Amino acid sequence: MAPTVATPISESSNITDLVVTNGNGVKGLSEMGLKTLPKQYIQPVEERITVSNILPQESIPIIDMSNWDDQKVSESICDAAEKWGFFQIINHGVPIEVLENVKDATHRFFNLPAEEKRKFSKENSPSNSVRFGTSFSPEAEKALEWKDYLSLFYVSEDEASALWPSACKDQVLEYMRGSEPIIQRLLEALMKRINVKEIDETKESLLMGSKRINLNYYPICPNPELTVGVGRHSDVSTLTILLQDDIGGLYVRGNNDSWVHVPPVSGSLVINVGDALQIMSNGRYKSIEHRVVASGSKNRISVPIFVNPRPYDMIGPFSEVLAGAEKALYKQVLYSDYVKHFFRKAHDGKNTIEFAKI
Ligand SMILES: COc1cc(/C=C/C(=O)SCCNC(=O)CCNC(=O)[C@H](O)C(C)(C)COP(=O)(O)OP(=O)(O)OC[C@H]2O[C@@H](n3cnc4c(N)ncnc43)[C@H](O)[C@@H]2OP(=O)(O)O)ccc1O
Ligand SMILES: O=C(O)CCC(=O)C(=O)O
Ligand SMILES: [Fe+2]
Repeated sequence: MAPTVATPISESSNITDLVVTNGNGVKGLSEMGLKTLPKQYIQPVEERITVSNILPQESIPIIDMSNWDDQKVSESICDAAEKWGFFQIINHGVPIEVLENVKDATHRFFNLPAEEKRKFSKENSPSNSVRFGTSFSPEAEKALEWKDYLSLFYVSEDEASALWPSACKDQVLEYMRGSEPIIQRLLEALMKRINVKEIDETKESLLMGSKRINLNYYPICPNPELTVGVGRHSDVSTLTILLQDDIGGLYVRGNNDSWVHVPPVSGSLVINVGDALQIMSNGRYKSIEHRVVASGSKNRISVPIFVNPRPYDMIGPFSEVLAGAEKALYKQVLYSDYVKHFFRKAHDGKNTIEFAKI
């Protein structure tokens, strides 16, 4: 069996085997007390964030959802989705306790011994719906990312209860249930603006037919300035509901080559438009590039719920959006082909959506 505790690290050690293959993750590496970043994690200079390209005076909108019936709330949501593709919501109705429980459960899962987590690696997992991994697409990446994850594809409560890790499944399921009304409301508001008056069965499948939840763990990094937690990407979802802890480090693309920090706001959820919604709205709503920096002093976690079409859905611009003279910017693509295209390569920002462009 592969080693689960400290193996001396030297230039000649096979870090990829230790981290990726043996399931120690980057957390295992971090806990060995490295003084310098292994070369496999050194990102090209252009992929690192520096103070000079951060816009400290800018921020994404924070929307108070307590008066949901107020038309102004829907308008703010649609405006933010058009302009920023990113916003935070407060007073959204998911109890704080549910959010705290899922954060605790995330720490509990990542604090398991490597041999327990390894049971959920791509090679060992009892199901394709449960996967413990590290970085993004280690086989395709020139430089690895400083992040471990547990990815859970939601099929049914029964399957989740049977197959998801017991360290976190109850809390994750509760969080998914609690966020359901928000997802429904956000999508209803967004659809109205683009002339989709009713979310019927077909639209429901296209907009929210499947869900994936990731638990992300970004351990303390010896040289955070040389690497990334997550590289530049847009999500391939319809919408993403992201819970972050109080550490910070998520940045959203501003104008040109600038980046805007998404500060942790207690009790809030970060919402972002994904590529699938950009395609269905024919570019009206924007999936915006974002990235996460590594931290030199704190372990960070985040928990995104990716709300998606079903894998076998064909996605393209909705007929309601094209009802006028508007020209389609995207073709019809099989959603699972789109997702496979995303996972097949390293993160490369907004280039993924070229796959669906006419
Ligand atoms: C990990 O770091 C990330 C992740 C993200 C994610 C952002 C999102 O928006 S996730 C939402 C994705 N949508 C869905 O999952 C719903 C639809 N699902 C599907 O279409 C399919 O289940 C599938 C994901 C395409 C998998 O289909 P399947 O037929 O089972 O194909 P495979 O051969 O198993 O996988 C293809 C290819 O993708 C890799 N992969 C699959 N699942 C994951 C996963 N959860 N995490 C990472 N990679 C995954 C798999 O390894 C295959 O690659 P190979 O090289 O092995 O061929 C955002 C940012 C991040 O940093
Ligand atoms: O950790 C974060 O704040 C964002 C993570 C992210 O962008 C993702 O998992 O898609
Ligand atoms: Fe993301």
